[in-house]
Amino acid sequence: MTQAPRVTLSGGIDMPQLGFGLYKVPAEDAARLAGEALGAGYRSLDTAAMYGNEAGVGLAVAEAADGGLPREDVFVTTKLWNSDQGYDPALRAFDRSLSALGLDYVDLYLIHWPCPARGLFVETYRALERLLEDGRVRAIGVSNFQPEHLRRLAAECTVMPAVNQIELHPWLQQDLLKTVHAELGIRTEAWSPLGRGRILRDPVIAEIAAAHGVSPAQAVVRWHLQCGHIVIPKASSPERIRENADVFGFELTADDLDRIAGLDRGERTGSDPSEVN
Ligand SMILES: NC(=O)C1=CN([C@@H]2O[C@H](COP(=O)(O)OP(=O)(O)OC[C@H]3O[C@@H](n4cnc5c(N)ncnc54)[C@H](OP(=O)(O)O)[C@@H]3O)[C@@H](O)[C@H]2O)C=CC1
Ligand SMILES: O=C(O)C(=O)[C@@H](O)[C@H](O)C(=O)CO
Repeated sequence: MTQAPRVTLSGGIDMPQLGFGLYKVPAEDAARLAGEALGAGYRSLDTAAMYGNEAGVGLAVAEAADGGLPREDVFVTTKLWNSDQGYDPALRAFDRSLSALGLDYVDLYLIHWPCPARGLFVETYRALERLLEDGRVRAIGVSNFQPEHLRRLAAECTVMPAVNQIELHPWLQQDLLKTVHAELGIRTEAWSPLGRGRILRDPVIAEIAAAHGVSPAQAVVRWHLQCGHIVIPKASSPERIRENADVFGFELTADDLDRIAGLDRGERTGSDPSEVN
């Protein structure tokens, strides 16, 4: 594939705009599929302590390094799980993730969910600031944070999150959050960018894809890129992994973008952040 464009995060770190997501990739398959993704040209891998597959991701990075792809050319994201919130628990959780990954540093470390009922996300975020200061992570950010959570970090912390990773796809376009991100200098990263596969059956997406001679998944990944989102589709076969990254030979028209804008119906395919604690 043509290498994905890179976006510059608020701290000055570059991140590939397209990455490979590993939610629900079994631990025993993670090294192989992450390795397929790197072989197909992806340069960003998205895992989490909760996915139970950090070790496989780290192995793929190490094997790629042995094969000539330097560690510093691969962008690794992992996430702190909800039960590890709090300042000291967060530092310990990071040590465990780093050790599972077998890496010296992580490129991007995220708080997985705000868990407002726990009341710990601000102090947890301060632990991430400490990791950044200590050079153990290159960038820090959050996931599933709502405007009120982001505004608390803006008021009470020193470093703004570089990204907020949120559910985002044509059926859930998140205009309000994207406006708040733009105001606060936070990059929008789309999780479940294919709506867990469901969007691919939308007739408007199918029509747009057919008009460009591409698959529905390719049309949706392309839509994310043209909207400026960081996008991390997951797939379980080498063919789909390659297909989802083969999105640089066509461009959606202004009319395509208008039609996809009309698909927003506020529909989640994953959990609602206000209900996760
Ligand atoms: N921060 C957070 O809270 C969350 C983060 N994430 C991150 O976002 C990533 C992506 O989201 P995810 O929920 O996995 O869902 P996606 O929206 O990426 O969709 C994945 C689904 O689409 C299918 N699919 C992928 N490519 C194709 C294709 N070309 N043609 C047909 N079907 C296809 C996959 O099938 P198959 O696997 O069978 O190939 C799978 O069922 C996660 O893996 C994770 O890294 C996800 C959820 C929450
Ligand atoms: O994949 C993740 O990172 C998640 O946290 C989720 O998948 C989450 O548990 C969910 O949305 C389940 O529907």
